[in-house]
Amino acid sequence: MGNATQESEAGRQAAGTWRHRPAAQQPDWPDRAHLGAVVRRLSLAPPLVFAAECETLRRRMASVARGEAVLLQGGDCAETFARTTTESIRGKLKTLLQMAVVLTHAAALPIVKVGRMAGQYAKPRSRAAEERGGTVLPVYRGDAVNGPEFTAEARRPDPERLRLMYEHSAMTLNLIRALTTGGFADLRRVHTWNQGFVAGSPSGERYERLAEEIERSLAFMHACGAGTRGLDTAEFFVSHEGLLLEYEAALTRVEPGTDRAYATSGHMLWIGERTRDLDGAHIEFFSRVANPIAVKLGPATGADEVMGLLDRLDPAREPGRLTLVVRAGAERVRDVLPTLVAKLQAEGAQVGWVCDPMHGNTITAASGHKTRRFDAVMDEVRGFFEVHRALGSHPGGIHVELTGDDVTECVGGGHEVRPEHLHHRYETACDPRLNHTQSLDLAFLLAEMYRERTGRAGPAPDAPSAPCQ
Ligand SMILES: O=C[C@H](O)[C@H](O)COP(=O)(O)O
Ligand SMILES: C=C(OP(=O)(O)O)C(=O)O
Repeated sequence: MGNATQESEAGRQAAGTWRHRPAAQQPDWPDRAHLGAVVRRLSLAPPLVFAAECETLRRRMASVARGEAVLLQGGDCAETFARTTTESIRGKLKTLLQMAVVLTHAAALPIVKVGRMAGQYAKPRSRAAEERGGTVLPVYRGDAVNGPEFTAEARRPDPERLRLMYEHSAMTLNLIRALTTGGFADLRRVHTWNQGFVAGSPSGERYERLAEEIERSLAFMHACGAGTRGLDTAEFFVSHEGLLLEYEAALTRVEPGTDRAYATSGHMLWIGERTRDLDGAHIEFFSRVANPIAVKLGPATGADEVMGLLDRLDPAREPGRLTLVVRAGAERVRDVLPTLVAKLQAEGAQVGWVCDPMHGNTITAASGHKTRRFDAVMDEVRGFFEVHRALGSHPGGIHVELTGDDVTECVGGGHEVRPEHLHHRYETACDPRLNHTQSLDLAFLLAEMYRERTGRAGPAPDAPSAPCQ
């Protein structure tokens, strides 16, 4: 792929027009010359992902928008450089693969698997500064910007961290590519992990039937001689919030054949609730790149605002280009979502509707930990399904913050985490994540919702034939 700064109109626009708009949530880099030098180096670095892969994901997201597939997007709230370890990456991948198998069987639809991984190193924050004991320092904005330690040195935004973000993304992506093609993702192995989870889960009885059906389906395929081709690899994409525009612009490349610009830092990028101002720099930048794009929508989002986002980001109305991730909160989703869905239906716009049941349900526990109740998470998902059922639209999937580790950050779940457990393993760099078993609880409960929706006891005979991996 060519560099965005080459003599190409698409490249010039992607590299520059956003600079004339206000950019929210950007670090206050103290050394602009240093930033310039890092950005120049990054603009010469190889892309992390390729245009053809982004186009494949765009087609998959078009299937989601048409109701023919389901998105499963998940990973850390904030990845950290220290946790670029085999164990941590493998744990998240394993969790997502396990969830995907359960959902594939229940929804009888292909599951589009997208990690919040290999680039989720920058965070928008509620406040620019943090005060402790009378000392005020810049807030931690993710490892791509500064360090979490409460010292002036750590909190100083350091452009070298953008280079580290690129390197850690590359390391993570490399391992993901190896694991998803090298045998780790084998469907039978993933199913065996799920059987282990069901056997040990306090809610195991409830999940047993689905696990047995998957077992029988695998045995049936084996008996028919359907073979194992395609079942030992998985298609997996990566995504992150496209927050730091200097970094995203530096990694933008133009595809010579099509003259389209792609943000090559990840396959899909999303624009956060705090940076989706229609006149702001983020919308301007992402209107100039061809990746599939998602936008987060909070409880105050109006239908005209969503139409504005559609006009700016998807003027050609191409299914797969735009995914709307609603994070209204369990208490608001049933009020907020119907108006938005009805408006887009009336306009004939096809987008993917996805539920983020995490960000609208954050509370502070008595111990001071930021947490989320598993029941509230499930209630928001249920509300999301109810609205789509009532309007005849497709509940296109789920976007969750999770980890493969046994952390104690969200309360509830089958292996119940109680408020008094929060301090045991509270390891997140920002917001609380579902742990491994809570994530699988969510997958099995979500599977029930997909199954109820189709009113079937098993896969429909006319379900689209697509690789389940
Ligand atoms: O993940 C979302 C936001 O970055 C996060 O909720 C911000 O947290 P804060 O309100 O502590 O700044
Ligand atoms: C910041 C995030 O979400 P939102 O923009 O929805 O608050 C996030 O997903 O990390």
